[in-house]
Amino acid sequence: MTVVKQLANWEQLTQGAYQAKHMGQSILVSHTQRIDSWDPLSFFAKAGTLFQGKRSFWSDASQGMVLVGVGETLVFDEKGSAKEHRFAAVERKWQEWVAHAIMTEGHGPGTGPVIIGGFSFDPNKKRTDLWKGYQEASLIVPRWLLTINESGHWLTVNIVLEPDEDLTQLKEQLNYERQLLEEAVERNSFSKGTPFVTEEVAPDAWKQSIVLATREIQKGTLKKVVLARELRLTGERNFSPEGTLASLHANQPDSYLFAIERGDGCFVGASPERLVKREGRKLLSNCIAGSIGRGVGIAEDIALGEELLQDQKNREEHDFVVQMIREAFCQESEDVDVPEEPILHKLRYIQHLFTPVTGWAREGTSLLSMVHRLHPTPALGGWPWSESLSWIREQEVLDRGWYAAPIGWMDAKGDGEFCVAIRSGLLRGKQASLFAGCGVVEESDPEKEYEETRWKFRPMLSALDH
Ligand SMILES: C=C(O[C@H]1C=CC=C(C(=O)O)[C@@H]1O)C(=O)O
Repeated sequence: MTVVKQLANWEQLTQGAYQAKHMGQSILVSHTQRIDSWDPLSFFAKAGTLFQGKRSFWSDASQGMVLVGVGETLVFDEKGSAKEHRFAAVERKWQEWVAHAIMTEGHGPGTGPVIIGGFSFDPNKKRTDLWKGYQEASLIVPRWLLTINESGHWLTVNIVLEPDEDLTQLKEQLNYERQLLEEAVERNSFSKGTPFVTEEVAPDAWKQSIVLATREIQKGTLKKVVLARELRLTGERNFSPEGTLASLHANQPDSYLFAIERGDGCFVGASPERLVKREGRKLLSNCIAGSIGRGVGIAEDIALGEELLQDQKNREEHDFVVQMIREAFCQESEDVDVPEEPILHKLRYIQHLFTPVTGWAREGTSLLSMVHRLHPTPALGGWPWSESLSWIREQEVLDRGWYAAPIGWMDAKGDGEFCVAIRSGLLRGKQASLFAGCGVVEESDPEKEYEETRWKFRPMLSALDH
C-alpha cells in the first residue's frame, strides 16, 4: 500500500497510472477530500440518476458513522463453490488490492478504499429468484463514497487504473460526475410512498412450525431455534428505496440503517443489532435477544420492561446468545468483558434484552474472521449451532436471502462494522418482501411468537406507508 500526502485534485491518478504501467497490473487509486455537510439521504436519492441499481447506504445506531457508496469500482461476489469460504475469499481479494493501492490518509475510519455490502444468511439453503443479484457474499468498492465520521464529511473517489489508462478522458469524466453529485445534495423531499396490499405467507404453517420446534427442543436435539416468516406486499406504484430509507431515518433513530441496491432490488432496513465492530484492536459485539412490546404510558412501559428482565423464557433465549458470543470472543480476543446481567434496549415498537461484549483482538483476528465466527449467533440461528441451522434450512418455508445476515463495511486498515440485517425488507418494483423472526425455546407459545413478529414488522411497514 502506498500512502501519499493530501494532493491537489486527481494528482495521485498520475502516480497511479505510472505505477500501473510500471508494474503491468491494475492499481486501485483512492482520493479523499473534505467536503461541506452533504446530506447523506439526498446524496443517496439523487445519485440514483447516475448510478441507479448501484447504491449502498449504511449508518450505525448512533449516526456517528454514515457511509453512502454509489457506483461500482470493484465487486467481490462469492457464489457457487466459493461459498464455504466466502469470508476468507473476500478478505483475500481485498488485501490483494489494498497491498498495491495508492490512497490519501488521515481522514479517519470509513474513508479511502472501503468495501460495503453483505452476506447471505445460509449459503447452503437453496436459492430462489427472490434474491437475484444478492450473492453468498457481495461486497463493493464504490466509485464515490460519502463518509460522515467523527472528524467530518468526506468524499472519496475510488478508481482502478489499467496500465494503458487514458487519464485525460478519465479526469474529465470524474469532474463531470463530481459536479453532478455536488449539485444533487441540496436537501430535497423524498418521493411519496405507495398504497399497498399485504399478504401473510402461510401464517398457520408458521405457527405449526413453532409447535414442531418446541417438540424437537423437548426431545433434546435442539435447545433454541429462530424461525422467521415473510409478508408480501404489492404496491400500486413502485416502492421507493430512498423514501423508505428517509422514513426509517426519521422514525428509528437508535437503529443501524442500511440499503443495498443490486440492480432493480433494494434490501433496506433498520436493525438494532450489532454483530461486530472493529476499531484498531478493539472488538465490540451486542447480544440482543428476548423481546416484549412497549407500554402505552410510562408506567406500563416500565412494568413491561421489568417483566421482560424477570421472564425465564426470555432470559433463556438471551443467555444462549451471550454464551455463544462470549465463547467466540474468548477464542479470538483478550480481556473479554461481558456484564453479568442484561439491561433493556428500548426501540419505538419493541424492547429487548441487551448485553454488550468487548475484547481486544489477538494477532491474526480480523473483522471478517470475527464475522465468520459469529454468524449466525443464536439470536438469528439457534443452538446448537449446526443442528439449528439444518432445522431452519429444512423446515422454514422461506428464502431468507440476506435477511438476518451480516451487512456492513471495512476499510483498508481493517476497521469497520457489521450489523445483523433484521427489521428489513427486499423492495423490487411494485413487490416487497418483509421478514421477521422469533427465538423459539421449549416454553414458546405460537400465538405469542406470532404477535412478536407483528411488532417486528412494524418499522418497515410504517416506513413503506410514509
Ligand atoms: C430475528 C429477529 O429478532 C431477533 C433479534 C432480537 C430479538 C429476538 C427475539 O426476541 O426473538 C430475535 O432473536 C427479527 O427481528 O427478525
